[in-house]
Amino acid sequence: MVDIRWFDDNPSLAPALAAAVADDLRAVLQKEPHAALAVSGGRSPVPVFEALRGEDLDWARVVVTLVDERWVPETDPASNAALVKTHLLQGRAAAARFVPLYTGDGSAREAEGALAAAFNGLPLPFAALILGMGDDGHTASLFPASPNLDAGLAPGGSVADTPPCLAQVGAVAPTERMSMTLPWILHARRVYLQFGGAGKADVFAAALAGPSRQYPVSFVLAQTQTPVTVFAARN
Ligand SMILES: O=C(O)[C@H](O)[C@@H](O)[C@H](O)[C@H](O)COP(=O)(O)O
Repeated sequence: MVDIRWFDDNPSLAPALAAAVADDLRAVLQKEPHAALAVSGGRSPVPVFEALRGEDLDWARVVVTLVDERWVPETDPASNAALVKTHLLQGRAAAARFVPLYTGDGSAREAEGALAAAFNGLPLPFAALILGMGDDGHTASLFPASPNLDAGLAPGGSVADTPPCLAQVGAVAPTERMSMTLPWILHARRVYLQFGGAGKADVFAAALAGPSRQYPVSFVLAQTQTPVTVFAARN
């Protein structure tokens, strides 16, 4: 069941999404020693990160990681790790532990094993996981054009028999990507999908119609294992 919350624009959406994620983190921290948060890159999350970092919670007990990464070092402007460190891990949130996806290995594929070990050390399931959506219906780095999209979608896979992250090569220029796989994206107490603009609203409507490799995000929307809340901005 997908819960959809509409907003006029991203600036009005961001504080509401940040508050919801903060509540999820607090709820886990009331019962567990640590809580894990996984976030996406791109432009949309920036105001959410800037609202979330000001939330009053025990950030020292929070572990933050990425849903996907461009295979570049943090010095590269395309780096999602740099985006998170710049806009989220500041102020109160600077106390959180960050687990990057980029390992410095020559290729994302070489790093899959190391990331499997890193993810198995996270306080799972994720308290919250934030996804974005591209104009082509991709989410994380699960692109319609990904040569190994099927492996990323792991049909019938569970976290027990699916790597947490798989390299997505040749999916989108210019860089190789590393992406969480669908079973691990769903290994969360709640998944949030954030997008904005009329064009993406049409893509979202098409993806909501049912699971299709044409719109990888549709597999998140179609499943019934994990609650999904959509934060959508009309403009
Ligand atoms: O690394 C990335 O780029 C993201 O993880 C990607 O999946 C993003 O969420 C969408 O492309 C939407 O990006 P925008 O928010 O910039 O539209």
